[in-house]
Amino acid sequence: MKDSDSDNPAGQDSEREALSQLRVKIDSIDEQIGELINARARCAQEVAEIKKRHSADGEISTFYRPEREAQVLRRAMERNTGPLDNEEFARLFREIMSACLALEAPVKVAYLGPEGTFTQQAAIKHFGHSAHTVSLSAIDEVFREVASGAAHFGVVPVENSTEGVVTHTLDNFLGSSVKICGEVVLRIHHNFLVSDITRVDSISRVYSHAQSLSQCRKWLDAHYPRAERVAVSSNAEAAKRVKGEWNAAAIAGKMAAELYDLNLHAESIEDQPDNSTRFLIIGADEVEASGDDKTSIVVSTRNEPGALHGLLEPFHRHNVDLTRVETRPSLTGTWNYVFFIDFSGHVSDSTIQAALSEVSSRVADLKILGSYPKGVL
Ligand SMILES: O=C(O)C(=O)C[C@]1(C(=O)O)C=C[C@@H](O)C=C1
Repeated sequence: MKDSDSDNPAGQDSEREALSQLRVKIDSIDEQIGELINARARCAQEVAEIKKRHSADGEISTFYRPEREAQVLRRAMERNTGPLDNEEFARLFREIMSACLALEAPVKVAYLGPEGTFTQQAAIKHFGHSAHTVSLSAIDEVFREVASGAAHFGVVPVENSTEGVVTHTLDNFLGSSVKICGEVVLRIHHNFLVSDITRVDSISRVYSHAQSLSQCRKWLDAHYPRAERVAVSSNAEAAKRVKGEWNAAAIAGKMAAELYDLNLHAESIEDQPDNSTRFLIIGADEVEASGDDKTSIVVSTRNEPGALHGLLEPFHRHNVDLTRVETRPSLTGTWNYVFFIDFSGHVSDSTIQAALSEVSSRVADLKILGSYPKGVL
């Protein structure tokens, strides 16, 4: 108890009274929120009944509707008047929708594991905690699991703001029929994790994924210049190794710290404060327009002068906003290239259709990887 409180028992009583009145108010609001959440869940159940009547096969795509979810989240943010910030506010709706979808049909989401990685964090950010997430050990496996129908959706990293593109993910699209049905961007915060037995003044080894070690290079140079930096297969694997080693630390995210019961010795130690990673959600079906969408295509050009210009020119003329162009070697022949192109708009838009039909007449091959809502959260 603070001195000022013991000096002023009357003030203390009135504060206690104010506190208990506020708690009565919170209880009553909680009761209303609870009733409303369940009323919402009952609506979702009715939606599911209608969907079941109109779909012969009961495919997950009839239940999970990325375009509708994006609209609900965007509307929540537009409506928000604070004091909660937009992202926090939308996150609560994300979880409510996740629970409603689980009532309709449970979704199985495969992600590049192991458990505790940023990719799992991205999967949960996108689908909410009610989705059933399954960890797989390679990007190829995530693609295969989705293509075979063993998982409804997959989550794979595609680019990092400091390290660039994840080429393995792009290459997998060349030989696969899966569609992109969403994107999620995650701010990547690295933390310096130690175990209960770590002697922090004697740390001689720091484990992490090679990318994370390089993203925290300056911090390590300043704080642990002599510690050996050991690259391992994932940040979660790094966290796992620290358990039981008194002279080692790991660089990883908070999920890994929780999973392996490690302590956050230093938080957000990344050199670039706006370090973020973009992940793609892959699935079997196309997604309807949400009103603010992106499309990804992959194109192979004929090996002739001006091919790239010819490919990009129709986008420019139709005023289509290109958000990314990535070149990768084609898997079919030496010195042949394919271009991964992202742009704003949905394949159902007439301008996009006009631009794409011109592009396809100028290239050797064009494959639409998917149109999907721009990341909301
Ligand atoms: O609107 C729908 O189609 C629903 O199924 C409802 C709902 C929701 O809870 O709002 C649930 C799951 C879908 O992914 C989208 C939205």
